[in-house]
Amino acid sequence: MKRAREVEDEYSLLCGALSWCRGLMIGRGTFGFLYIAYLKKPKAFGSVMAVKSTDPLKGDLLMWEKIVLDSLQGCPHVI
Ligand SMILES: Nc1ncnc2c1ncn2[C@@H]1O[C@H](COP(=O)(O)OP(=O)(O)OP(=O)(O)O)[C@@H](O)[C@H]1O
Repeated sequence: MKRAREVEDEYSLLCGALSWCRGLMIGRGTFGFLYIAYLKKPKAFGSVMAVKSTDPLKGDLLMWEKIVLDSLQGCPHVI
């Protein structure tokens, strides 16, 4: 049996400066699905992260969540 990181596609942004492989789904919320992901570039950060994806037709919901979370940045009651 293949491990999750061997079967997933590679994604990249910023002309390849940032790239990662998406692994198994680890959660589901109102705005999308959470996947474990393995950072390939840059190497400076930790290599495991969580990536949230959504249906392209519902992308505005994910953008809205980002706007709300950005506005809460620095709030002592949010971790
Ligand atoms: N950084 C993370 N690491 C590991 N698991 C995560 C991470 N972020 C989210 N999850 C998992 O994915 C689930 C969905 O996360 P998400 O942030 O989309 O929704 P939520 O805030 O839990 O719920 P809702 O958006 O419906 O209020 C979480 O309940 C959790 O189990």
